[in-house]
Amino acid sequence: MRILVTGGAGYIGSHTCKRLKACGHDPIVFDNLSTGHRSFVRFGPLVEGDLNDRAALDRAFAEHRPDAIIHFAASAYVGESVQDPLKYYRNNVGGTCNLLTAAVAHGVRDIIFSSSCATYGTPASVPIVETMPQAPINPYGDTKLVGESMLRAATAAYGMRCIALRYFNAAGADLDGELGEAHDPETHAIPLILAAARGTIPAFSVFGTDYATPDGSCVRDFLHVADLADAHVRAVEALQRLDGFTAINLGTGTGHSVLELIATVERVTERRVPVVRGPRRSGDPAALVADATLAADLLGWSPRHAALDTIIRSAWDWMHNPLHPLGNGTRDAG
Ligand SMILES: NC(=O)c1ccc[n+]([C@@H]2O[C@H](COP(=O)([O-])OP(=O)(O)OC[C@H]3O[C@@H](n4cnc5c(N)ncnc54)[C@H](O)[C@@H]3O)[C@@H](O)[C@H]2O)c1
Ligand SMILES: O=c1ccn([C@@H]2O[C@H](COP(=O)(O)OP(=O)(O)O[C@H]3O[C@H](CO)[C@H](O)[C@H](O)[C@H]3O)[C@@H](O)[C@H]2O)c(=O)[nH]1
Repeated sequence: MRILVTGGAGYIGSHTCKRLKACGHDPIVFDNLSTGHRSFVRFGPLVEGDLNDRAALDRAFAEHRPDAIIHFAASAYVGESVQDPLKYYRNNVGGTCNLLTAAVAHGVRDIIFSSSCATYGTPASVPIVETMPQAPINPYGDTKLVGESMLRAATAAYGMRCIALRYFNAAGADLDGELGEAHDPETHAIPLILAAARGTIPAFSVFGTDYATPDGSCVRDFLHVADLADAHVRAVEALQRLDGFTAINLGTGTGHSVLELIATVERVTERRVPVVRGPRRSGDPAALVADATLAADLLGWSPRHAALDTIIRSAWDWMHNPLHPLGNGTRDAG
């Protein structure tokens, strides 16, 4: 299949393009390079364009005639979404609406959507199953929930087929060392803990140690990005047999606390992580852990690289990889 991958120059999108190509599909990346990297687009052409530019979308559809869409492109920082919510509604809600309008106009009806566990807000219990209430507690999560609503309505009205994949926390890097996470500024926990271990930032701040969790820090479900990529290929293939709108969690089913991440980084890297215990970050739920039974049932998917050590080791290796687009100029104190 020819697949239009919006946000394919980004972290999860680029790993998915690699997997698509390996499985015999042809990814076409549509990306404005706002947080993505040209050097991550290696598995098919790059169409440089913005989701909010309808003419650019029309040209991409007309030229490349995709059979399906995988829609990653979005602004994706919880903290920033609290500071600048309208950026998030404009890019994530406006962008998705524009993309769907173009897809309908060009007769493309199959779409995989990057949703998030952030749509659940503060769940009543974990692990979270897909039927539990969605009540986001930050604007980012709300934009993903609105995206799901739009897709649910569009599947009903225009005969589209959609799978919304609600990922928990993407982490780690390509196990062949070709790709990885490269955000500037970086806000995600694992790369920041590794940067502190390496000495490129003075210390890692733990956002809150007074949560109602076993050690007081937040608990998250960290999923290797290669497993996420594999799930996307399975999902786009599954659209051939799944009509309408389906939402599926992607996680390992195991939670790890922020303090546990720090301890694992210290063990894997054999370095000390300077830590500052700080206040809570606005918009953070205490614990998010997936029940991923539906992904196994509908996609035949289960994570293959779920061990936290594997995830952290791959992220650490990537941080030292010459292909890292932001790697030059970072100081290794060790
Ligand atoms: N990283 C995670 O843990 C996580 C978890 C759940 C969901 N998600 C979702 O997965 C998707 C990918 O996340 P990521 O971590 O790879 O982020 P990323 O920032 O690395 O990738 C996003 C890509 O989209 C592009 N983009 C953004 N706005 C665009 C626009 N208007 N037009 C064209 N391109 C645009 C960026 O340049 C970038 O290449 C996002 O939708 C995010 O919300 C991520
Ligand atoms: O410097 C930091 C950074 C993070 N954290 C903590 O580490 C945990 C993980 O934070 P991340 O920023 O790495 O990721 P989030 O849990 O905020 O992930 C959220 O944002 C992601 C997109 O960036 C996904 O959408 C995901 O589903 C959604 O839960 C949180 O408890 C956070 O408070 C710290 O303690 N210090």
